[in-house]
Amino acid sequence: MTENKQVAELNGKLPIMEAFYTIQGEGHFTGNSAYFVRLGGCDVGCVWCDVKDSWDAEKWPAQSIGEIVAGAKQYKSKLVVVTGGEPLMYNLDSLTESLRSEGFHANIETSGAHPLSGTWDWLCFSPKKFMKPRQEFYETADELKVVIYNKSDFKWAEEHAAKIRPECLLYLQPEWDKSEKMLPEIIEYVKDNPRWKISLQTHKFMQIP
Ligand SMILES: C[S@@+](CC[C@H](N)C(=O)[O-])C[C@H]1O[C@@H](n2cnc3c(N)ncnc32)[C@H](O)[C@@H]1O
Ligand SMILES: Nc1nc2[nH]cc(C(=O)O)c2c(=O)[nH]1
Ligand code: SF4
Ligand SMILES: [Mg+2]
Repeated sequence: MTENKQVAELNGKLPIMEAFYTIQGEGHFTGNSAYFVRLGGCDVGCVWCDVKDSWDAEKWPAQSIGEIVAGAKQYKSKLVVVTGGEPLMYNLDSLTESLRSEGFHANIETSGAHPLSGTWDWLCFSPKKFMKPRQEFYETADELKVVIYNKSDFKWAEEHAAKIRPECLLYLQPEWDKSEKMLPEIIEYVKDNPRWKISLQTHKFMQIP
């Protein structure tokens, strides 16, 4: 079996859990309006995942690239964020080619556990303990965003930062349910280690998708 779920199997379509126009809540693009495309399917299995409903790809209807791009064209923002589930379970070459040819800026949120495909204007790499990330993400990531769930995650974050290309921005993001406990530690850590910045899930505070 190939590592990427073959697009042929889906007839060139991709399973779409949801697509919505909102404000990017996390990382470097925080505060920008963006159209989010959430692909169904993930086999990484993070215990604290905030979108477990996405994991089973079969639950979600398949859409053609044309339908996905038409969805994005309804809104004024030229920024599209592709997320999931784990979007790189699929080959995304055709999706980014179509989005970029229509003038969209294509950003992705990925765990890096599956092969890189697509041409991205911005790649957010959020590695997970639950499935080893692949080497190519250390060489291409624009931002490394490590979720902090407990104290041991700081050391783990540094292990990934040590391997990442020097231009990559470094973010620590509190796991939402552990935020009360971990945010004070993250604040002290960033004060001591100014290479890192804090990323909060600001959409959750704003109560928007
Ligand atoms: C739901 S994931 C989907 C994209 C991809 N599977 C990944 O993990 O990067 C989107 C972002 O949310 C983060 N995330 C997921 N659950 C979270 C939680 N409970 N608290 C904070 N961040 C979380 C992930 O680390 C990732 O950066
Ligand atoms: N507003 C908003 N910003 C986000 N940034 C990353 C998200 C994701 O689930 O990938 C996300 C999301 O679900 N909503
Ligand atoms: S890799 Fe992303 S979508 Fe998959 S379980 Fe982890 S946080 Fe959730
Ligand atoms: Mg989210």
